[in-house]
Amino acid sequence: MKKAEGYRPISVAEERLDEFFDVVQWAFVGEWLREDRQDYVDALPVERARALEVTDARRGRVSEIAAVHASFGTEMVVPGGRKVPTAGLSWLGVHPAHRRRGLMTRMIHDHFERSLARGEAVSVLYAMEAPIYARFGYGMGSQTVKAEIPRGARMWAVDGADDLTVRLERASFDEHDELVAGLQARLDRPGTVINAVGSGRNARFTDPVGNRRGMEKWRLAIVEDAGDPVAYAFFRRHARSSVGIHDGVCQVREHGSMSPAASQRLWQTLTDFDLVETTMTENLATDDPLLHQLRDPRGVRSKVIDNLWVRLLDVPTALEAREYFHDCDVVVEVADKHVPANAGRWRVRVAGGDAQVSRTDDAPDLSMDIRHLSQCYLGGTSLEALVRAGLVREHTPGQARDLATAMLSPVAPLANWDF
Ligand SMILES: CC(=O)SCCNC(=O)CCNC(=O)[C@H](O)C(C)(C)COP(=O)(O)OP(=O)(O)OC[C@H]1O[C@@H](n2cnc3c(N)ncnc32)[C@H](O)[C@@H]1OP(=O)(O)O
Repeated sequence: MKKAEGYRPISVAEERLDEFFDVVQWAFVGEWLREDRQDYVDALPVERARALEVTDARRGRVSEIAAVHASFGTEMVVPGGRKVPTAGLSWLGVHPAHRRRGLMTRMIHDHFERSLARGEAVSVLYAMEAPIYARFGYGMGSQTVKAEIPRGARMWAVDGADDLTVRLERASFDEHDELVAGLQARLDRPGTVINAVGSGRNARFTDPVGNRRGMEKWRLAIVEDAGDPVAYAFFRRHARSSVGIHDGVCQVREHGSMSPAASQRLWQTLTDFDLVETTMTENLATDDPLLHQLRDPRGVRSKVIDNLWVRLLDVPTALEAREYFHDCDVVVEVADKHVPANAGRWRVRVAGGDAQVSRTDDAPDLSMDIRHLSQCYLGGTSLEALVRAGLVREHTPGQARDLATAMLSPVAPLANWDF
């Protein structure tokens, strides 16, 4: 029997969601509280939930679900502020009794085929473990700073920050979904994965009791300029103390700001709660305004890790969807063993910010695997750096720099919510 034989892919009907969730709990190591079920249902893009079901008794009980995944149908901001139809892969898990039989590989192929059929030119994901996805052509498209900011960290003053007001409220899907989605849709940072109103129904409001571990229910900070929302952040606190000293923490999840002043007002608020000594960030871009505004950058304990993994599914459509910042004419040879339609030579002609991408038989200037092109797509990694790392081959001197200069983004890419 071949590795992945004895299973078949299926769409998961609502009545089988508990089986889907059972595999998720086995794969992600956890036991959910019964009261949290609806929260998970609301966070799942149910109409795009997929699974592998056992069809051969030598694999397990026939018709049991052995592996699952789902994806968010969305748009992602690309360099220049345009948007590209994107599939956000998530909920990927294989029951431990069925692992290392190629089920993940089979599900990723299923995901690629279905995303392409829907016209989604790019797939993105957050990785639980970083070494897994390069083999499928995903490249590390953006990085994030995980920072611990001490209470009251001083910042360089930004005009107008003091004039803004802040509302602090318990996050509520009914009350805040449109407000948050409206602000997020205005972000122009490449890598922003739009979580539209109602998408995955309420993924950004997910708040299972079993995950709180002493933390508050998620709260929302909303910065306003004369009543108009200009920044938001999901946050929650945890009161702690030892030997009579209060050293509580504040955790910040999705956040976004429309202006430098709004960003400053937001972070002043998030880093100055009574009884809270440390604010921990997620989803902070490597050039987030906060990092430039802090007077003592070394006073922030931080670590840079991978944020979004990016995979071009349709090379010409994806490349033509974004803006470029330097004219060039480069022939790129791409290797892609999972999506053969991408493999081969592409002429990338950039003029006035737009690319035209077409098939060619001309000799290549650069050769690379799809994961390296994908890694550079959002403009956070230089192709020339990958040549220097020995991962991309340059056949025509100077062409890596030309394409790198065209593709690099003036601001670092980032996805501001973890799907
Ligand atoms: C996008 C997201 O949802 S991220 C969340 C991913 N899910 C998890 O981390 C949950 C826990 N883990 C699991 O459910 C599973 O072990 C998975 C999904 C990571 C892997 O599923 P499997 O069906 O065992 O993977 P599969 O058999 O297709 O492996 C394909 C290749 O990836 C490799 N691989 C699988 N898991 C890992 C890993 N954790 N680290 C490194 N390599 C891995 C395999 O060794 C195999 O390599 P090969 O092609 O050289 O033989």
